[in-house]
Parts: sequence; structure tokens; C-alpha cells
Amino acid sequence: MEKAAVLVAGGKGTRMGGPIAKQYLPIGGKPVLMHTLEVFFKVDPDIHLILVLPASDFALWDKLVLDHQFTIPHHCVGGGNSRFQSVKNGIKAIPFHEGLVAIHDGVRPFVREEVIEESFDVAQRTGSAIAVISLKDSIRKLSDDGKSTYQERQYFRLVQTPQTFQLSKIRQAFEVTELPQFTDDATVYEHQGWQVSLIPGNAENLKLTTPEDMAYAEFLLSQKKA
Ligand SMILES: Nc1ccn([C@@H]2O[C@H](COP(=O)(O)OP(=O)(O)OP(=O)(O)O)[C@@H](O)[C@H]2O)c(=O)n1
Ligand SMILES: C[C@](O)(CO)[C@H](O)COP(=O)(O)O
Repeated sequence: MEKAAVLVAGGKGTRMGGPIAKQYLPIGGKPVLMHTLEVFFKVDPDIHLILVLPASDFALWDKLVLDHQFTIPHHCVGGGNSRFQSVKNGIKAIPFHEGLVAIHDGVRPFVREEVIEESFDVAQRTGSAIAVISLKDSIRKLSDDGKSTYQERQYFRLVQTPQTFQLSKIRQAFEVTELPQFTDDATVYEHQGWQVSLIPGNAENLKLTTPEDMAYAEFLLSQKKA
């Protein structure tokens, strides 16, 4: 079965701030995206890796690849104005029709290899596999009148990536008009009336979003190497 991974990194990193977008910031001296590409390559050196970047960053990325002597084969594709559009561009660039695709945020470099492997296994059997984790904190639901109510946290999950799919199904799913609820790929898939399969993600697989996440990322990397 052919496998692809679409790593989306077409965003601006507004919440992180700073002059360089978060996907290129170094952790352990190496850009975030290189760590993410390495995990997928370790899982399967034959995987077809698609990296979605703002087209205006291609030259920057080429320079980083040279500077870091980065040799993992990958194909760069221009992103869109939203994550949905970037994923769509990435999926279009996959050079085969039948197979599986893991869609993953480029800014989640701490995804575990076992999570990726399980996502491919489950997606092959069921059509989809969405990495999720349980909540550790209590949660409350806010209402417009300023009140809040207790919620039973066992009925909720935090959604991560990878979100892995049979390629023919996710290609069909992305042939729709973008809707506000499409914050991830699972929502696009289930818009077709198909149910998604959930798999356990890993707690360290955070989405690097705000400046304090970078210090935590350095810590996670040091733990990984120890
Ligand atoms: N037009 C976009 C927007 C987002 N992404 C990617 O989707 C992932 C999750 O998005 P998020 O963390 O929100 O990234 P940004 O949009 O870059 O961040 P911000 O919202 O703070 O600007 C990131 O890897 C981001 O690069 C993308 O490929 N194309
Ligand atoms: C896809 C995602 O990372 C799953 O948690 C998330 O939905 C992206 O949301 P963002 O607000 O665009 O970061």
C-alpha cells in the first residue's frame, strides 16, 4: 500500500509572533519542520513526503535545507489562505491514486512513531484514524449570559494530528466548499456522512503555538535524546 504524508506548514504563526515563522524556528539547533519530517521518514523511508509552505518561503526553506545539510527527500507545495486550502493543495500533489495519507501539522514535531504507525493501520482498515487525547483538567461550558456549567470530561477528547485517511476518500471529501467548522481534516471527512475512527495520540505532541511552547519544546527534545 502506497503511503504519503502531507505536512502542513503554510501558516504565518501569528500567535507565536517574531520575525521568523514558527515552523522554521530552531529546536536543538534545527528547524521545527526538519524534526517533523524526520519522524515520518523514520516510520517509513519510502513514504512520499509533501511539505506545504507559503510559496513566498520556498527560497528560505531551500537555504535552511542547504545550511543544515538536510537530505530527507520531500516535495514542497505552495500553501493556501487557510489550513483547509493548504491541505487541499498538499493532497493534490500526491502522485498516486490508491493508498493512504497522513495529514499532520508541521508544527507538531513530537508526534510518536507508534502513533503514526497505528494511524496508518487503522485508516487502512476503517478509512480514517484521528489522534486524540483525554482531558486531565475539569471543564466547564460557557453560555452567552455569562454563566458556566459542569461538563462530564469523559465525553470529550482533544484532537491532534496525524489525521490519516484512505486517499480516495479524503480526496473526495476535500472537493467541497470550505466551511467554518473545518478546523481539521476529521470535520471535512465527516461532512460526507462518514464516521471517523479515533486512536490514542501522545501527550507531548503539542502544536507549537505561543512563545512559551518553544521553551517546552527544547525540554521535550532534551528528554527524547536522554
Ligand atoms: N493557511 C494555513 C494556515 C495554517 N497552516 C498550518 O496548519 C497548522 C496548524 O495551524 P496553526 O497552528 O494555527 O498555525 P498558524 O496559522 O501558522 O498560526 P496562527 O494561527 O498563530 O497564525 C500549522 O502547521 C500551520 O502552518 C497552513 O498550512 N496553512
Ligand atoms: C488540526 C488541529 O491541529 C487539530 O487540533 C487544529 O484544529 C488546528 O487548529 P488551529 O486553530 O488552526 O491551530
